[in-house]
Amino acid sequence: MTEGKQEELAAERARLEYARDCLARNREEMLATAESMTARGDDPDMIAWLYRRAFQLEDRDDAPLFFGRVDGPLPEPVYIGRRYVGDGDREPAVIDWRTDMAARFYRATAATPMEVTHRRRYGFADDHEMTGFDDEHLADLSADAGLSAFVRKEIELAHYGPMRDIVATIQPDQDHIVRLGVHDSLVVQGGPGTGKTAVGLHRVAFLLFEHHQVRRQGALVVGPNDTFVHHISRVLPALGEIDCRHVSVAGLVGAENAPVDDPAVASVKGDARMATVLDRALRSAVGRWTGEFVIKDTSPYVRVQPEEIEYLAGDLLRERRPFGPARDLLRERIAGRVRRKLEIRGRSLSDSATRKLGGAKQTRAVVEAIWPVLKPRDVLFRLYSDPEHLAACADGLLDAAEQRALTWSKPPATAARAKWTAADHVLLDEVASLLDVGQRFGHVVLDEAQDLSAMQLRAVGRRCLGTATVLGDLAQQTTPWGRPSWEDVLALLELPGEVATLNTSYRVPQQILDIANRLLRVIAPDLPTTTSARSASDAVSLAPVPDGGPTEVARLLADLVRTLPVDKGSVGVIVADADVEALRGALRAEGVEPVGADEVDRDHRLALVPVGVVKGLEFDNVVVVDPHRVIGMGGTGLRLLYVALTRAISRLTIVHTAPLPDVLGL
Ligand SMILES: Nc1ncnc2c1ncn2[C@@H]1O[C@H](COP(=O)(O)OP(=O)(O)OP(=O)(O)O)[C@@H](O)[C@H]1O
Repeated sequence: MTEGKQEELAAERARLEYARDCLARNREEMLATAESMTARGDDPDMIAWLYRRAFQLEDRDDAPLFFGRVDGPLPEPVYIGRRYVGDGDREPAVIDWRTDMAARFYRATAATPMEVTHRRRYGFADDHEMTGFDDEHLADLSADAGLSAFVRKEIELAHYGPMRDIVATIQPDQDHIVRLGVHDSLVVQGGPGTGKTAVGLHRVAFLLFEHHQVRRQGALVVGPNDTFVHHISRVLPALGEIDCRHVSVAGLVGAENAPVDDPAVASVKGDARMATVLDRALRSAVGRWTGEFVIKDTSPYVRVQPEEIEYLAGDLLRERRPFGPARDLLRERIAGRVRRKLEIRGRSLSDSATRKLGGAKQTRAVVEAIWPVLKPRDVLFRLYSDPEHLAACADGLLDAAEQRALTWSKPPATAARAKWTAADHVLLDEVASLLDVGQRFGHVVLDEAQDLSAMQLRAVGRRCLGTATVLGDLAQQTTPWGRPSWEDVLALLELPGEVATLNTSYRVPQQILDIANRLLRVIAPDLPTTTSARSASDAVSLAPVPDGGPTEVARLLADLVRTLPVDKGSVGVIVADADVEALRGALRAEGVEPVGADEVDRDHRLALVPVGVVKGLEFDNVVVVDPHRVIGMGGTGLRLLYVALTRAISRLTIVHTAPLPDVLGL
């Protein structure tokens, strides 16, 4: 490093120190204000907000206070960080990456410099000590400059542990999506490693910052499974957003650890027609009043005819009121009816007398008799255990075979004893939503959306009060119930929206994509192939183990993990689900203890992952064992292989004990 650059580095380190001091002062001021407001007995909401802000302003040492700088738009350089830091004179020492000014850091190009003369990115050691910086002079930048060496290095850093934020290196195509408004929902379709997940998470952080409504109503992030949720769970907190709820699709409907149905049965349960079946089942629970209903507390007595009660109940059903609260409404409407009857006869009933009548024992008895208090499980229990009832509710919707698929051969004694499957929980959630309105969020991010059933999509959609960001790749669809198009997905979420596409992969080097794209032409010929921003001539290697078994494969893997330098990162060994246990045993015999995908660290670098749960995950080094076994897993085998091959950030090794499938073209 030249002397001049050394001096500049020292000045930048001093600037970082200064930003830290400013942050500490901002926080002290915030706390002092909160304390004096508490002493004065001011608005508790405001005080709580101040304490929360002060908490957010803690220098948590989890990330440097700024990561970039632009020169040009203002007389002084502008420093960009994960959050705003004021300098005490109401001027920013660091601006938040989500502001318009910061957008220039991400978007300025040689062709459109946006008044930026140069862009600086800082490098940091693990302890957040600034180690250097990288400058881009916009005037010198060629139009097809591609990824800067700095960004490339950042992507290729060894990955141990959960996903990191990419706030310092968001690329222009990604930034465009991050900052799109919330007028409509947005689907982001993109090939493997194009940054969909990262973009979705940064987008929700942006929306929480930019849109008061979203902040007030909160945000929800839904991922495919718990391993994935763990993988992404640090990104939003690192961006200062600590309140966003993360949940798996199963967790959303309380189906954690639930058994799974046979795919054919799950497909019926996940079909959109089930929504109508359930709706009919619930409505059919409303009975008829056949007895006498004479109010004797009034003068004259008032008789309400059974048809009138039926009419009032029918009205509530037609209005599609939530079934639970509709009960109370029915009592009120019966009382209102009595009042009108009296008025016709020239008498009156006060508001309080009408209310009293609605709550009277006699009115309650009528409502209880015709409008039952139901739990979701009661509704499903009856459908699954009473074929005649199911036939009535499914008439014209499900054929006989589909009805048989739903019917229990040995019904449990009671609904409480039933063992509900994962797909059942989605249906129970649907019934719960008909009974009453549940919690809803201002913005929902749904990842790997291509795999959700129609009923799962409905479950996500009804939690969305505003808009959603839907992320996925139709080529990576590996469930039999996944939807064929994004238009279909949006329709099931009941959200209007648009589709945006990401075409550049930042994770997967071109050499690996070349192989994956051969598969893509077979599994999704209509989708465009993905190109990579990175190329690495040593990215792919083949390791034939002719006629070998788990022992030989484990020996090879043990050698690989022992000789791989620690700075080359994690190793994900991806195998057909049925082969996991045999390989685990063989690895142990070789003295290697494999861990789960969410347990990888420097001391436990090798994760053994069934291909069925590897979606969305990534490793520096990926070893795919026996592609022919993955393909042999069934109808979606080729797609599973496509997912497996594209999990690598730096290197892919294909270990094969049998000849490689022709489709790989190797
Ligand atoms: N602009 C970027 N700067 C640094 N790293 C990036 C950038 N974009 C993506 N990455 C990294 O590339 C990897 C892939 O990103 P991500 O998981 O969001 O892609 P994806 O499109 O959801 O992939 P897939 O569909 O294969 O699961 C992540 O490690 C992410 O941090």
